Amino acid sequence: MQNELDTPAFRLAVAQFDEAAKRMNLDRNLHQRLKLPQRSLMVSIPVRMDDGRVEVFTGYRVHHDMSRGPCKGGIRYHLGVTLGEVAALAMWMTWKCALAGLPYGGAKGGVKVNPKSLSRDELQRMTRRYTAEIFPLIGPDRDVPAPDVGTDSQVMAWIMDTYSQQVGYASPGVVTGKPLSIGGSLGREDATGRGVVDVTLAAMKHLELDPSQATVAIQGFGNVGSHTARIMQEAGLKVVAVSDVNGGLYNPKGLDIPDILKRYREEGTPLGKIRSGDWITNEDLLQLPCTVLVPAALSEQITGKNADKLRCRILAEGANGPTTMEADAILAEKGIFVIPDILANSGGVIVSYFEWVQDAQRFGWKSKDIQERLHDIITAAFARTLAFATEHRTSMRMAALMGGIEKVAQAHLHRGLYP
Ligand SMILES: NC(=O)C1=CN([C@@H]2O[C@H](COP(=O)(O)OP(=O)(O)OC[C@H]3O[C@@H](n4cnc5c(N)ncnc54)[C@H](OP(=O)(O)O)[C@@H]3O)[C@@H](O)[C@H]2O)C=CC1
Ligand SMILES: O=C(O)CCC(=O)C(=O)O
Repeated sequence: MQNELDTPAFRLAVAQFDEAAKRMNLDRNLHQRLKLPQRSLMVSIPVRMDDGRVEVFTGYRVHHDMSRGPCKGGIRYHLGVTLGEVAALAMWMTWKCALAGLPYGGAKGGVKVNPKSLSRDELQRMTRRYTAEIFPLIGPDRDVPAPDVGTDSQVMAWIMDTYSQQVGYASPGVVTGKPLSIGGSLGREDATGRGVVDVTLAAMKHLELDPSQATVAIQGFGNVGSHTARIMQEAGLKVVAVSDVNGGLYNPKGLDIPDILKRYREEGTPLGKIRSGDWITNEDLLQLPCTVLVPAALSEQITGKNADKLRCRILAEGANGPTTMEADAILAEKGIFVIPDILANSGGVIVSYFEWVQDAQRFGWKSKDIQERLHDIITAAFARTLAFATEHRTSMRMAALMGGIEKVAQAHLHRGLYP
């Protein structure tokens, strides 16, 4: 399995883990165990296409560790999906859930496909077959998927329906990020973006920066990027740049986010045709002068090659794994305050947890309660991480990783698994 795992994302996740394990003197056997997934499933997904052909896609579901509870983590539909990438994302989920104090282990899944190249019917057939193939791994008490890159609430609804057909009753708790009509939660759709804004404001308070004077550049305008942009603007920050895979819009005076969202999302106008700013590349976007930079797309965007060119004060990682370790060292020298992914983007899984609890209770919570509880959990995790980083003179990334790993180590210890 190790050869198949050997990808840039997995190497990054393991390098971060190794560094944290060394600093905390983690038990050697536990270190060896947590370097690899607990279990990985690779599946073939034959799909009847609209033109009658059968195409076979490859999918994965990986459980990294379930010592603290059922596994939790999104499903990604993207052409770049590999076993190694999914395993890295699953490992990050373990630390993320533990850092936030959620009773979950880490998982992730994915299918190597460009979902935009499929019709809606093909996407549904592929999702149902993928669900049938990973059926032995998932379940409300076993492993609970959620949306990630290229998937959304509709995909979660098809997964819930396919799983429910198999077990013979409606099982809303098998996935989160579902539509409200089948047990979804208020506030899950924009939870990751809301969490990014909550921790950014906490960081600005710590750094004594005034939000009303702050500018924000955001790479990626999907679920995480678009909601982050909207909520940043609602919080009084000026969003100067947003982008999708093709490039971005930049206006130093500030973009009109509600108008861009309306035209991009509702009317389907490409970002490049919305003339409210200059057209820039994604690489240019990362290098803009701004108070807050939010990578909210894919991993390894900030590397040893471009880290020196960043001109932000705060890097709030909406994406998973956007920064390499080489880049981390450069950012530290430049004095850029990094809010690491497993903390900055944990709002999504925190509200997924609320959804799962509501499904179990068969009782829906109010939007206000969800936002307040999210705020309380994520800002408390931020405060703990900052206090640890300050006391132990580590980076915020190492402090967050060590905070998560310590809780996982405790669970293994108490269950009698290690040392
Ligand atoms: N959804 C969630 O709740 C959570 C997501 N995350 C992480 O946040 C990140 C984004 O996820 P999410 O918003 O859900 O995904 P989406 O699929 O909704 O959006 C992804 C966005 O990134 C853009 N993009 C894709 N490739 C590139 C590229 N090479 N350069 C720049 N932009 C690119 C896409 O553009 P286009 O549409 O044009 O392809 C799109 O705007 C991922 O790293 C994910 O793991 C983390 C926590 C929770
Ligand atoms: O909401 C969830 O369960 C997981 C979201 C996710 O995939 C992530 O945080 O990376």
